[in-house]
Order: sequence, then structure tokens, then C-alpha cells
Amino acid sequence: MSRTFQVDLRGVVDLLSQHLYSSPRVYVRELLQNAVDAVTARGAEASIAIVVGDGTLTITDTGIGLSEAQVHELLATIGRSSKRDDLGFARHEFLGQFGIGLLSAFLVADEVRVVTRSATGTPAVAWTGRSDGTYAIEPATRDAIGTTVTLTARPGAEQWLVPETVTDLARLYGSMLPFDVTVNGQSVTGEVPWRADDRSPGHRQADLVGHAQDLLGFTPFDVIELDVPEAGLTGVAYVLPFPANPAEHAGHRVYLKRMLLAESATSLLPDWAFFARCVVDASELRPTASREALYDDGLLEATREALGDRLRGWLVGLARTSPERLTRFLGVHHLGVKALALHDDEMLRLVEQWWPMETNVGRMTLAEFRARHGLVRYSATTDEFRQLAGVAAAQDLAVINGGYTYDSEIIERLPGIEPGLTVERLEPSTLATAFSPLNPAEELAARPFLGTAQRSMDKLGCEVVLREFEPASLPVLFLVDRSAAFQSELRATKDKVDELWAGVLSAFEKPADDRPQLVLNHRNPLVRRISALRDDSLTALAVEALYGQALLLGYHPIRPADAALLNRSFLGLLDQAVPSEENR
Ligand SMILES: Nc1ncnc2c1ncn2[C@@H]1O[C@H](COP(=O)(O)OP(=O)(O)OP(=O)(O)O)[C@@H](O)[C@H]1O
Repeated sequence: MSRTFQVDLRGVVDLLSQHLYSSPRVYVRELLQNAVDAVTARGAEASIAIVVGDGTLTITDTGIGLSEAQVHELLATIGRSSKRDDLGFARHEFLGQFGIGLLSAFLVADEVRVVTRSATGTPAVAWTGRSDGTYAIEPATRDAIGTTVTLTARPGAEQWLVPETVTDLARLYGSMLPFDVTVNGQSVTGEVPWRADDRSPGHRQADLVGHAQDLLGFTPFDVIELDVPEAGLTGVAYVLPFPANPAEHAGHRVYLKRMLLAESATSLLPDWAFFARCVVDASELRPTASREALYDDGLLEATREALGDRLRGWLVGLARTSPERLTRFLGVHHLGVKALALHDDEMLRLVEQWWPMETNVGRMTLAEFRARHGLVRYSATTDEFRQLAGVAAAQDLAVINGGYTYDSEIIERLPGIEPGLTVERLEPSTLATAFSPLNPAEELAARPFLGTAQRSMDKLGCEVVLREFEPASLPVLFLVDRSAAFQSELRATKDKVDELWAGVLSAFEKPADDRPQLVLNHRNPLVRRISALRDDSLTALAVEALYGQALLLGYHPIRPADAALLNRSFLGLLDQAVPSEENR
């Protein structure tokens, strides 16, 4: 013998309220949506009126109504809907499809009364459903075709039936509906801001800017109109006038068939389009059962792609038609665009053409830099750039500071889109090869000085060389190569760890020729004077002081041994400079 399931309505309503709907407020949306579907189905003059007060709400529509048989079948059967076709697919013209929406009335009321008269001519009936799962049907009187649903607030849920709240909710969900909807006689529906009509382009633009100000609270940098026919989607993307965090997925306001689905839907745009907030209406995209998010299917994916293309096209168009505005846009959103340029060739080109970078010959774009200098030479960190910029400029070497977020990676990616392009990372040691050696006679004369200087630097693992380079005003440079920097960190670590690890780390050590270099500039008058000193201890103090100066100038880390040495040389030099007590 086959039996029929029993449904515990209280349990089902609890399930809905705790797991499906985010707030009891959705009951207004569900009632409104049923009224909209009913008037859509009837196709005649449509009006929807909500009357609310004293803890009771009625919503009356001029829709298609229900016969007694339909009431039994549709209202009293959970999961049964008239809005699906014979195969069970959601019918295109309706908002509802699941057959559970009316249950949301039980989120705020213990009893729901429906008085309805069908357009088919059957007599009017009244259905009263209760949250304990029982219902009653009786004959009713009703002149006009259509339906009235009445709820009385359950104790504790009265706040959801306060007139102001209901007005706000009806406006929130229904303001774009193509029917007249009133709450206590006051209309809550308006026009779609991006509708096609005979407004002048300027007027239309001003309306849309005002729309963003009212709805989203900002004056957009630009307004991009959207149209994706396959999704029946129209709307606007508002470009944010302030930087957005690319990692924070922006929420968009989405209407489905002109009714609000979500104020903060996340899956509408590709991740990289964090700089825009959309307001759209779509007729073909599907909601999840909670009607609070978009159902992620192939159509949504195609829509996301189409909207992404539109925004990318806007950016590229901006570059072509108003570079000055593009520069302003990049001024706000450069971090995000650069993040995008790491994966997207078109964005990479945009950054190359339009984003001015810091170089030692003034701010300029990568494209300008390349046009002037033939290749793209950069330093990988801002510290390295600061240290080398002046010296490189004096050698006629132009360098870009690749130390800002994403810049080095962007530069390294350029040859991928520009096959003939050479990209070169400026190593401090490359610079050193451009320094000239002294002439043999000077070299010979400086030998004793170099010996003394080297001895004072040996304990710091640093090689001293004497060269001639520009600018002459710079006495000294401390050059650490990438591998030398690694070696020196390795040595510092080895000093700290136990014997076993020190042994392991030794395997990575290379011979001492990788030591960092202290390059003294023989063109500098002070260095010349120091190199001519005959007093070894004063020479050592002076070289140590120059070493300290070079470390500070290049933003190099100061190790404990460096700090001790600086301290000693500073006091030693003071001691030499200040007359002794008997000579005062
Ligand atoms: N105002 C109304 N006028 C005419 N029929 C209605 C009205 N409200 C509800 N109905 C009928 O009751 C059925 C069940 O309504 P319910 O709101 O539970 O589900 P639905 O609208 O079909 O789907 P969803 O759960 O997606 O909202 C509807 O399919 C419709 O046939």
C-alpha cells in the first residue's frame, strides 16, 4: 500500500527562515512577486496595492486569480507551482518557479488568508492557511478578478509590518517594476534609469550619475552602459572614483525581470573588474532558490565574459580618445590594473603605454623609455634604485625604479608581447665595469694606501677598490651583487647557528671573490686626500668612516659588526679632530 508523506509545516518554515532566507523581510518580496506573476499571467490592466497598518498587511492584485481546484493544488501543496511548463522547467515570463515562496509569509504571521477570484469565471474562494499545517477553504465574495492576501503579525514579528518598513521594502524590491505598485496609496515604483527614450545624451548621463549618487553614495568616475542580449541584460557599470581593494570582491546590484535580486551579488563581473559597481536588470539569468544570489551556470559565465569585454573595451577606448582621463583613472586604480597586467596582454600594453614610472631621468612610461633608450633597464628594488640612480645617470645609463608593487614583474613580462625588446636588470656590478681604473703611475702610488684600507675591511668581508667615476662629488659606493648579497646573508646566518647547520650551510658558500665591494672614487677630492695620508691608523679610521657612509647611502642593512665599527671610527676621528687637553 502506498502512503503520502506528511509535512510538518512548522519544521519547513523554520528550515526556510534559518537556512534559506537571510531575513524575514523577504516575505514582502515573495508576496510582491506572486502578485507580479499573477498580473503578468493575466496580461490586462495591472495594479498592485499594499495596505498596511495595525499589524495587518493586505496585498491586492488584479491578476489571473485562482479557482477552488487550483487553490487546493497550488496553495496547499508545498513545492507545487503554476509557473513551470509541462516538463517542469521554469516558465520564462514568471519570477517564481519553486512553489515555496508563499510559505515565507509564515516567517512573520501564523495565519495567511487568500481571497481570490479566477479569470476563468469560477466563483470566488477564501483559503486560510495556518502555520500548524492546516488549512480551510470556504466560498467568498469578491467582485473583481484577482487576489488579496492578508497577514496578521505574529507576536514578536510586528516590526516587519510597520508601514514605513513595508514601504521601504516594497520600494527596495519593486521600484523598477513595470506596474504601478502602491503602499497605503503611495506609489513606490519609478523608471528604469537606463531606459531607452528621447533624453539627450547629456541629460541621460546626468540622470545616471544622479542614480549612482542616490543609490550607491558616490559620484562615478565614469558611466558605462551595459547590454548583453543573450542574458536579456541591460544596465550600467559605475567606475569607482576611489581606489578599491582588488582582493575584495565587489558586490553588484542585480534585478531579475525588474525585481531586486541582490544588493551585493559577487559573481557578475570577472575578478579583475574590481573598479566598477554595476546595477543591472536581466531577464534570462536565474536566481538560486533563496532568490538572493545568481545561479552560477553557463549563461552567467558567458555574461561575465561579455561584461568583462565591455569594461576592457571602455579602458582601451579611453586610451584612444582621452588619454588625460585614462591617466587620471590609472592614478586611482593603477594597482588593480597592474595586477591585471600580470596576466592580461592588453592590460600590459595599456600599462606600458600609459603608466608613468619613476626613472633616474624623470617620470616616463615604459614605451617612452624604450623609444629613448632602446632597451628597458631597471633596478629591482627601490633601495637599489636610490643607491644607483645618480651614479648610473652620470654614466649616461637610464634606469627605471622597478621597486614599486608589480613593476618588476610587469617589466619582465614585456618581451612576451614585444618580441624584439631587451629587458635588463641593472646589477650594481654591471655599473662597476663602467668605472675606469687609475693610470699605472697613480695605481702604483696608491698601493700602500690600498693595502692599509683592505686590512681594515678584511674583517667585514669586503673588498676595497679604487676607481675613477662620475659624479666626482660621490666619494664612495658599496656594491653588493645578488649572489654576494646571498653569500653575506649566508655568512651572517652561519655565525649564528650551531655546528651541524653551519656545516650544511658551508656547502653553499662560494670563494671569496664574490665579496661586496667598497669602491672609492679617485676623482673625489676627499678620497684623494685620504689616499695620500701617511698615518696608517688615521687611514684606517677614514676608510671605515667612508664604509659607514656608503652603507647608509645605499640603505644597506647595518649588522652589529658594522655598528661597532662605525662607532669606533666616529670616536677615533673626533679624537683626532679635537685638540688634546695640553694643546688647547
Ligand atoms: N497572488 C496570486 N495570484 C494568483 N496565484 C497565486 C498568487 N500567489 C500564489 N499563487 C499561486 O500559488 C502558487 C504557489 O505560490 P508560491 O509563491 O508558493 O510559489 P511560486 O511563486 O510558484 O514559486 P517561488 O517559490 O519560486 O516563488 C503559484 O505558483 C501560483 O500559482
